[in-house]
Amino acid sequence: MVKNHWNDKEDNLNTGLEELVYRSNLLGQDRSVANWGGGNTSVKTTETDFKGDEVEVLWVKGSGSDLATMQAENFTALKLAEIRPLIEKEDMPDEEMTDYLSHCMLDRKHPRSSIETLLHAFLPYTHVDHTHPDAIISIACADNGKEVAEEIYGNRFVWVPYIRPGFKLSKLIAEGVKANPSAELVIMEKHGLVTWGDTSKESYDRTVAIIQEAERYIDDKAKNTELFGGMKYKSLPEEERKAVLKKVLPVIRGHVSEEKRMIVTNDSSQEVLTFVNSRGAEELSQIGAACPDHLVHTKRVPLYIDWEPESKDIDKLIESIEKGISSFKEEYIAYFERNKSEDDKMFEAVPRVILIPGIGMINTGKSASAANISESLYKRAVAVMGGATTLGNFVSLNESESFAIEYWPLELYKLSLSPPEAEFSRKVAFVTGGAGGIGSATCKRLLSEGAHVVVADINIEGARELAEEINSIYGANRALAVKMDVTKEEEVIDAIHEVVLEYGGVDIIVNNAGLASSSPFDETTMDQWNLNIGVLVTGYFLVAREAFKVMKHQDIGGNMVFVGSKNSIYAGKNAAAYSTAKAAEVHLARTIAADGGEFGIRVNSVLPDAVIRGSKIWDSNWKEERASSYGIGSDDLESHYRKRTILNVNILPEDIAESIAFLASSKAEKTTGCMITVDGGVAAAFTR
Ligand SMILES: NC(=O)C1=CN([C@@H]2O[C@H](COP(=O)(O)OP(=O)(O)OC[C@H]3O[C@@H](n4cnc5c(N)ncnc54)[C@H](O)[C@@H]3O)[C@@H](O)[C@H]2O)C=CC1
Ligand SMILES: CC(=O)C(C)=O
Repeated sequence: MVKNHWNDKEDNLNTGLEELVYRSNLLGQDRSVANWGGGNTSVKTTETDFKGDEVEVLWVKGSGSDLATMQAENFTALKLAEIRPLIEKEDMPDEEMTDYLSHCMLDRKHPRSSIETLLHAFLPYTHVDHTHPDAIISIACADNGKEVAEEIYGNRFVWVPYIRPGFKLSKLIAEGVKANPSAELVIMEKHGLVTWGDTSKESYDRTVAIIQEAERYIDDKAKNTELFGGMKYKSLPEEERKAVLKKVLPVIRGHVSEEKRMIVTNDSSQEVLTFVNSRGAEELSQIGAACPDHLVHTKRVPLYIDWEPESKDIDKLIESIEKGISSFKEEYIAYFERNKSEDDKMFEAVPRVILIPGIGMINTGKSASAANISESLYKRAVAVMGGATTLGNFVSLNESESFAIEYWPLELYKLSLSPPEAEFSRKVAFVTGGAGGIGSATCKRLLSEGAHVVVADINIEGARELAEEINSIYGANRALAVKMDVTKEEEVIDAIHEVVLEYGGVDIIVNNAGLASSSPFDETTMDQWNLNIGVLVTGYFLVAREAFKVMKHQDIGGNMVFVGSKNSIYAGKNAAAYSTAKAAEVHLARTIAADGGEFGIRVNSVLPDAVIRGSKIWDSNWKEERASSYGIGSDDLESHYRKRTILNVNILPEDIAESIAFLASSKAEKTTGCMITVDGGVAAAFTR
């Protein structure tokens, strides 16, 4: 049941914009009230314009923001005196409307106002809320919705038939409300709710109370109905579900990434499982979107895979997924061709939502957060279908109504506000030793060009710290911390699986975890030898092998960069174990390059030298041992290394990260099996 979260302590909020922000955030924080990015709110106030005159304005949500998180700067103030006369018009095309509204702005620095601005402007109330509550949309999307609304609200509601948002809908709402003096709410068929109040609190209280009335009615009816026609399948136990996902997610990722790579996430919440396992899911899921605001993120229909989970037949599941994605593509292209206008450009013809009985829901998107939005919106659709089928039959926008929303220039404008895609957008980079000096610089470098990064390290605290820092800057789910000792086969297998479960697969491996030991050759112990070979050779082999398997299953190529060392080709004194391991490492990279070519997997190495700043290797005995082998003090090492380079420079972790980024990028797409030195120029270590 939706709760009223209004806190009376907030009553001392300034009236106007401040209380609008507070109310909007309260409405948005409950996703069963307001969809991600959907809904809009407003307040009418008096402000001073640039001439110093007092003018009546409408503060309304700016396009592209989300009620849950929006702040004052996400609202737009428009001069009402210039907008109100528009109601006399018969119609107003979208472009003319947005152009007109842009001239009514109190301040040109404000964002473009919501598509639904006129709905707020034409209603004669100080505070107006337009939301998409599950319970109300259940009524709005039931074939008997109007009768149900009459039973619940009597004469307190206005029912507006489905019409795409814009001038006409706003006018219809205003006229409907004017014609019914008892109206407290408007139900927009197949769309949402409009409520209002004289104060911000009154508007919020009404919105919540009206939703609760609908919820109580639906709950009462639900006592006598079997949700979604009852259960057909049982969910697989958690471990089995994960085992299936590990196998199928890379295949799905490959198939949905043929045009543009997708991040693939999965969800097995109880509400989703109840739906996918039901008798009704297959048919219901193909009826259409539960709200126009979902369409851009979920597409009109999901891909439903008919699979019998108890059979545990994964090969059959993979076959059905492959066939399913391929027919989804064909149908999507046909839908686009049937409905397109001259300037429309087709989006990726791949499902954003895939439903699998026993397993749950799989979502795709250009980023983990985009996939999460489609997940969050489809959960709303599940709730709406549950409510609508409890009341009657679920109905949705028809094909042309759906297309008109999906390819509506005003919806596309919202999408255009997202940052442009960069070199590593849509890609997942797995950086071993990610918590260390070179590793963390590499994570940050790849992130700066759009990658999702996995900070994989034996030092999980360090990895978590970095992942948290990244997510606080770039937004949730851009980084994942994974604990893994590269020398332990099971841990490597589990770490790669964890990445598959998080993002659907992997595109870039940076094999970088490391340590170094130094000792005269005849004093080199078995422990030292095994440690260097274990981490730098066996560890790199295991990570590369497990990633290679995933890359092969994805079948969209891949990229590996090994962090070698000057010692990979230069036989430094007192470093037999380390240098031998580093030499083996780069040769391993070349052998994988030879094997990977046919699958589009490129493998290259970067050979640094003396990266003292930021490196934990140089906090260890290695520093003293190296200094003593050169007969100098450890504080003199940085200048010693600088002077021995041809370019007279010190090497920083960021320098190595830059070369790694280059080799992993499309700029190096025709390079494999190669080594790049990043050592300031050391003649003895020239590659040849
Ligand atoms: N710093 C330097 O001067 C040079 C470094 N390199 C190579 O660069 C790589 C990174 O080194 P730095 O960033 O300087 O060192 P670092 O010590 O700062 O980072 C290495 C990271 O690897 C992790 N690690 C160690 N053993 C592991 C294991 N068994 N499993 C998983 N993670 C493990 C550590 O926890 C650490 O976070 C290493 O492979 C090193 O050999 C190569 C040439 C020069
Ligand atoms: C740690 C290392 O590889 C060197 C050469 O500095």
